[in-house]
Amino acid sequence: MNKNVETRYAASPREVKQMDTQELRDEFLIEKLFISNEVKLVYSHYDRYIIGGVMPVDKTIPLEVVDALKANYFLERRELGIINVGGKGSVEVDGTAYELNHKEALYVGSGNKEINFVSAVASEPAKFYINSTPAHKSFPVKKIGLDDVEVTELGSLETANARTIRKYIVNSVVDVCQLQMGMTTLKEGSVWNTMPAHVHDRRMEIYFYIDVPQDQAVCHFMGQPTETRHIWMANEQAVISPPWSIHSGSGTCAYTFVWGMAGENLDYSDMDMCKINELR
Ligand SMILES: O=C[C@H](O)[C@@H](O)CC(=O)C(=O)O
Ligand SMILES: [Zn+2]
Repeated sequence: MNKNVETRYAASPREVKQMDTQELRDEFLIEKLFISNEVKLVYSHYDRYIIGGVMPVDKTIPLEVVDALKANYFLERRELGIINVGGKGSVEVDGTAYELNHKEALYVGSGNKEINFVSAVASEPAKFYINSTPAHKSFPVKKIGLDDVEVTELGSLETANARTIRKYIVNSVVDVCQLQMGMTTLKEGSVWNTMPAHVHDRRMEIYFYIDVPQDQAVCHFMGQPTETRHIWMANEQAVISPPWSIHSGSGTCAYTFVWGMAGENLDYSDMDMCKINELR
């Protein structure tokens, strides 16, 4: 057994309907991703998605293969997306270093053997949020800075859902097999993300909430559109969204979150929208 590796199985709508607060949290919430000088990984059986955190403080931290993969190295059959949500750091991919500032991203295609993470300054460590999915083909490594992302504005202040979507790892920005990642930032005064809500039964999704002040929280909504549940979340916590589930949230103030998804197709806008007045 590897240290700091958790498995989460895939639950069906029928099971989830019966869950109480703690069961929902155990099944879907990822409470802690960043441990000093360690790698933390959660292996989800939804689309075999891996969610992780790497926080190097005063040493270089490698991404080593884990038993769950039965592979010779982590990216033998996988691709990887990295977004730095902490201080300045760099990721070394088979000897080439890529500097990642706060909110910069790196895509690493399959076939790359040695991945190392390092922080620039120990007092302000980098926090590398990572997502990884099975890959059938190797695509080049690419850094995605704030100037490279695709930006979309959604919502309005009147409906408290004005937000900026930044698409980092989508196939119009970088060649990928199935991984998509981006970041959504709520405007001051807006609190609702992904409202109107949607599902995409073809793809699962992970939300990772950041920039949530310590005394505030985000109430994340999940479940089938007519059978919703909620999970209260704090800063730097992630939540797994089954393919059949809505994934939406309302905060007690503005916040940011990283979204990541995988499964069928690479069409970001392929969503089945839910009517707000039909949610239950
Ligand atoms: O399938 C796409 C994802 O759920 C998110 O990109 C949606 C989102 O960030 C938002 O509407 O606020
Ligand atoms: Zn979605």
